[in-house]
Amino acid sequence: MISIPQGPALRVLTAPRALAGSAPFLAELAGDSTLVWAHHERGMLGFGEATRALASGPTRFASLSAWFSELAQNAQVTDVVGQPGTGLSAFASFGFSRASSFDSRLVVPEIQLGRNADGAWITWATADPAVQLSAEGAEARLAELVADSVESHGARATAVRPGRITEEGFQASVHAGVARIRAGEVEKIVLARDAVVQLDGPTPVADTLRELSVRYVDCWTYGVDGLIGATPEMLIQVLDGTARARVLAGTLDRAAGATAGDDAATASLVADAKQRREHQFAIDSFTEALGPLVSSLEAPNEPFVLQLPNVWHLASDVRACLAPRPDGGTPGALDLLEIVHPTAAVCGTPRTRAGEIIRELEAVDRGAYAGPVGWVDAAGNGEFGIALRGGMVERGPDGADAVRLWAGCGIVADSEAPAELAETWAKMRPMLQALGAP
Ligand SMILES: C=C(O[C@H]1C=CC=C(C(=O)O)[C@@H]1O)C(=O)O
Repeated sequence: MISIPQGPALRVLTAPRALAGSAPFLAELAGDSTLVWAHHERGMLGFGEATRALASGPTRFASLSAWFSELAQNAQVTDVVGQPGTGLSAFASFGFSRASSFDSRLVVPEIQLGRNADGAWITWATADPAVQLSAEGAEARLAELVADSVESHGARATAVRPGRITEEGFQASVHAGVARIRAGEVEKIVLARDAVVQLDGPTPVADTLRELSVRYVDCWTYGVDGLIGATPEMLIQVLDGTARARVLAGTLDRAAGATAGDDAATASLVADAKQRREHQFAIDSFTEALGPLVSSLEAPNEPFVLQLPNVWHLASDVRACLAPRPDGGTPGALDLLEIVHPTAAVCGTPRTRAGEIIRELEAVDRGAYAGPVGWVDAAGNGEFGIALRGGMVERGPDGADAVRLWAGCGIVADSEAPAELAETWAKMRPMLQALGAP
């Protein structure tokens, strides 16, 4: 299913922009509905909305990709910066499952601020034929949108409630998953659960994202229509024909490792055969999916340990040169999403059967959790993280929001339910802390 807006073609202007002193990138964030993608003081912020499209079901990737191509073909673009992310670009979030009722989406903001190693820019996109596009006009429009935005502060978390999958339900599904693995149906399966943080007011979206970006500097901070978080896992980044990914699987809670000391704990993670198996499944699923589309692919033989404030992960950075297609172009980020998603870091091995078992055992719609989240431009560049370590804002009728958090774990034949449950709490910790949960 797809919902496509009709209307005049977009006009788009991108102009260079002076960096505002040494202020952090997310200091420019304003309002609860801001669109965000940020990593190491670089990324994109979106304000207002020029257009969007929604899609769900098995064709969600293809439908939104076709919509964006048509939008780009009809758009009149003046781009004097010419970098990945400039000109026409959109923020995006996709449902994890083809069976999800979540509306996958591409959102083109009216104003976008971008920053990379070479500088900063502002992009203005509009369907209003009366608007005169200029760099000064873009700054003025940004100031209006910021002035009109509502930014919530100070709501307190009053409780953490069980989600649709309780702790007991999760442990039961881990037992069932292990039994299915031992029976030979699958080799690995990723099972997840949710928990709900109740707030006493509107979610302080911007404050939460700022805090995540300060504490979790090595993660990609994201925000798209109430889906907020900071993910350590890069599903696929496409910049000028080169694809990169940070594949994660294998986790140790830093709180649990505290007694052993950091060096001993990380050495035990690297040496742990169960964790290494979980990691290898994730690497294999990624490289096998991407293999037919690349001319070269580099994946390290040994993972490194990614140290986050809450957990250590086994991590591997993979890099590939995309092979030219018959038309001479290389596949763009949106084309690749459907091929690489879902990896064995969030689904399992083999993928199709693992997906079926997840649907059966979890029996709850994951929505956008573990789906791709990020941005894409009209040249096919884009960055998509996996929507992990985050939550979805649920508006309360009385103005008191709830934020539904999700976390999951890779299950293999020797997984144990209590340890996996503890791991889900460790993975929810960044959001629990950022929301001030008890
Ligand atoms: C599924 C999640 O994490 C994945 C990414 C890194 C490590 C994982 C693990 O060790 O189980 C998971 O595969 C999650 O955070 O909800």
